[in-house]
Amino acid sequence: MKLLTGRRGVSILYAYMLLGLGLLRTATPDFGDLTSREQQLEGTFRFMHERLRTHAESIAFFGGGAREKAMVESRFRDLLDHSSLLLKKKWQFVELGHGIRFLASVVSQSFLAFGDIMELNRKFLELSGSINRVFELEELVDAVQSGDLRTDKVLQSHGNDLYAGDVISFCDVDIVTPSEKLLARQLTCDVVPGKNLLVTGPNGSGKSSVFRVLRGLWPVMSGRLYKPSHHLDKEDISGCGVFYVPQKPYTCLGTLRDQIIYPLSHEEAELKELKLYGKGKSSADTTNILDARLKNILENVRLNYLLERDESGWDANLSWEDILSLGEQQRLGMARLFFHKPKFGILDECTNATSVDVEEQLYRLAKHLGITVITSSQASTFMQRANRPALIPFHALELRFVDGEGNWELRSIEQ
Ligand SMILES: Nc1ncnc2c1ncn2[C@@H]1O[C@H](COP(=O)(O)OP(=O)(O)OP(=O)(O)O)[C@@H](O)[C@H]1O
Repeated sequence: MKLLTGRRGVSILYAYMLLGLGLLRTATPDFGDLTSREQQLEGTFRFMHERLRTHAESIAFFGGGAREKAMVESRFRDLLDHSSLLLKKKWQFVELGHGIRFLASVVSQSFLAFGDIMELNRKFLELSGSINRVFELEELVDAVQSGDLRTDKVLQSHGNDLYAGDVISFCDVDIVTPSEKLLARQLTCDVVPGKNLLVTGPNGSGKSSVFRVLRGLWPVMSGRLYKPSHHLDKEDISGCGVFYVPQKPYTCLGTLRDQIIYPLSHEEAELKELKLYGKGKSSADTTNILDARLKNILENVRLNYLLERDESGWDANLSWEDILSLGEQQRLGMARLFFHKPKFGILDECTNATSVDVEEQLYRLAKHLGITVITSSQASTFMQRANRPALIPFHALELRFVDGEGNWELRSIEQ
């Protein structure tokens, strides 16, 4: 107790005990004395009766019956009075004890109930926290559905014509990170079909961030952004508007075929191929049509040896992420781009692990397929040392993020 509460705590405890004892002593009648007195009175009363019986004849002789009766009755009254007093005191004390026990049980029940209330309050607060999160989510979903979010407002306010157009156009768009760091101030830049754009700048300057805004992952904080629809329309045979090949290669779980047709399923890819190239052919040939085209793409990205490496061929279901080198995964990423044949391909440093000759071939192929590319790269015409000069001739424009502090430069690349 001393360790826990210090000297003061122990003193208070002793004082409390002494006070309690004092109170108990004051409130409790001296039952010992009272009982002893009762026994004494009983004894006297019994003694008088015995004496009367012993000396009955003598008393009769004296005619002292009335006197003896008065004396006995007096002793009896003393005994009766004392017994009633004792009974009364005992009764009062029992009542008091009962009352104290009742009070103690009420107090202990109250404390238990108070503990329950505190526990319930804690649970209620936790629940209200979760409810708040659900409420926020609901509000956000409502806002997205009603088009109140800023990004959607920007995109929708310009109507479908511009949204589904053949151009990517940034008009005074601020590129801002979620932590509100301004990476590019009032970015203005148009990408038209056939004119590839090279996005350059030091690490962390905002190259990938432009693509995040373009893809709608980050909101358009100010200005206007026009872009073709990026949706992979399973019914639309012309392919999607914008297709992204990210910096980190992504291999999905599934067969070799699934890697190239991702994010379409096998059935969706077959349907698309049938609509595009299978005129007049029966649906039984669709797998062959699809596989023939995929084989052609695989040859173009110089990965056809993967088909022969495993006896299951297109259906080989391996852990692609582990068995393919970084360069091979990047080429597979490009194969995916060629399969979907979008109007615009966003290439976020996705060929930097391939050899220069393969990289050149990939860009030639993109040009041949009519895919306009926006490339993020360390290569720069602004810098004297360009570590990927082979990329530069494939681009018509260069957008350079100078410092990641909002400054940018745009210039055309002299061929
Ligand atoms: N989700 C995020 N929240 C806050 N800041 C972010 C987020 N994602 C990126 N950033 C910051 O935004 C800045 C630009 O990042 P970005 O990925 O666009 O760089 P980058 O130019 O593509 O770089 P690199 O050449 O290394 O790929 C960096 O400082 C980065 O730390």
